Amino acid sequence: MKIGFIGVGNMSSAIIKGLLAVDFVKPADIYVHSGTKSKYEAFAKEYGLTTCESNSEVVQSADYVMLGIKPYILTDILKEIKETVRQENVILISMVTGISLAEMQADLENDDAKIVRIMPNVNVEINEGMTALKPNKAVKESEFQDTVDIFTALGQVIELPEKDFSIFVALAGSSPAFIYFFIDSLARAGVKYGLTKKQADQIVAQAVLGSAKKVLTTDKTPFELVDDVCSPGGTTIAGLLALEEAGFMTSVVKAVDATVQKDQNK
Ligand SMILES: NC(=O)C1=CN([C@@H]2O[C@H](COP(=O)(O)OP(=O)(O)OC[C@H]3O[C@@H](n4cnc5c(N)ncnc54)[C@H](O)[C@@H]3O)[C@@H](O)[C@H]2O)C=CC1
Ligand SMILES: O=C(O)[C@@H]1CCC=N1
Repeated sequence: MKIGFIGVGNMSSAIIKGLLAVDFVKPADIYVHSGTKSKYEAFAKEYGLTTCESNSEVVQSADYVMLGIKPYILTDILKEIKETVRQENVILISMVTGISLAEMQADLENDDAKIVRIMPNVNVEINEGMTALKPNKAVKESEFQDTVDIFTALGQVIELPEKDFSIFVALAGSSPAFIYFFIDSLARAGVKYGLTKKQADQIVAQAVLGSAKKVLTTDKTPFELVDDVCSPGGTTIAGLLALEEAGFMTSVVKAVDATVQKDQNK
């Protein structure tokens, strides 16, 4: 399988590193073109990837082409590659937030163009990603299965209708930043009480990792797990009530509302 990337920024490079870590594809079978020649050439050289002189050359070279570019530039790029897309049996995989399959087909002026809309997150880099996928009607079952296989190699996958992509962005695409921010905040409190930041980061990250694993492996709900940690009259309930007094749950839901709104107003 030959996999192309148009745009090699944070997200595409995370996908590439994750794929290479599990030998999903040979480095030379990854074709890249991006905005800044010096940057993508250096990245390609470091990992042994094949560089292309243009976005259209990526479409000519690869079977599956990921669109790893910012939403504001997507229309221009689809117009740039639309003739090549017509000529090649290529499957476009768009990770661009807020842009529907129908909008992409319209930009390509081609309802037969094969497109899978996805929403990954940065943890694909360590093969612990969470990716939503939705193919358009032109994508064959085997082609969609190949796309699912790519992202299964990078973590967990879920097929979702497009109407659910905005909430998925908040819960999985953007949420690593919220979770890193939570880890940083908790660790900073550790520094306040005399730990080094390095010690505190490691302690908190392990506590988050263990808690996440627990949620994934138990039949209990997260709320029941909260109760299990709160000893009557103990430390945890004191901290938990202070967290809620400061509006913890409301803050989290407000972050999700703002993310969904931004995704829908792109
Ligand atoms: N960063 C993340 O955690 C996630 C990002 N996404 C989506 O992935 C897309 C890419 O995001 P990032 O990688 O974070 O952005 P980024 O800014 O790191 O990367 C964008 C890339 O596009 C390239 N580019 C600009 N003009 C180009 C052109 N004319 N032709 C080819 N390439 C061009 C840039 O050189 C850059 O490498 C966005 O649509 C974003 O919404 C989705 C899920 C998670
Ligand atoms: O911030 C963004 O727009 C992208 C989408 C999900 C994560 N990063």
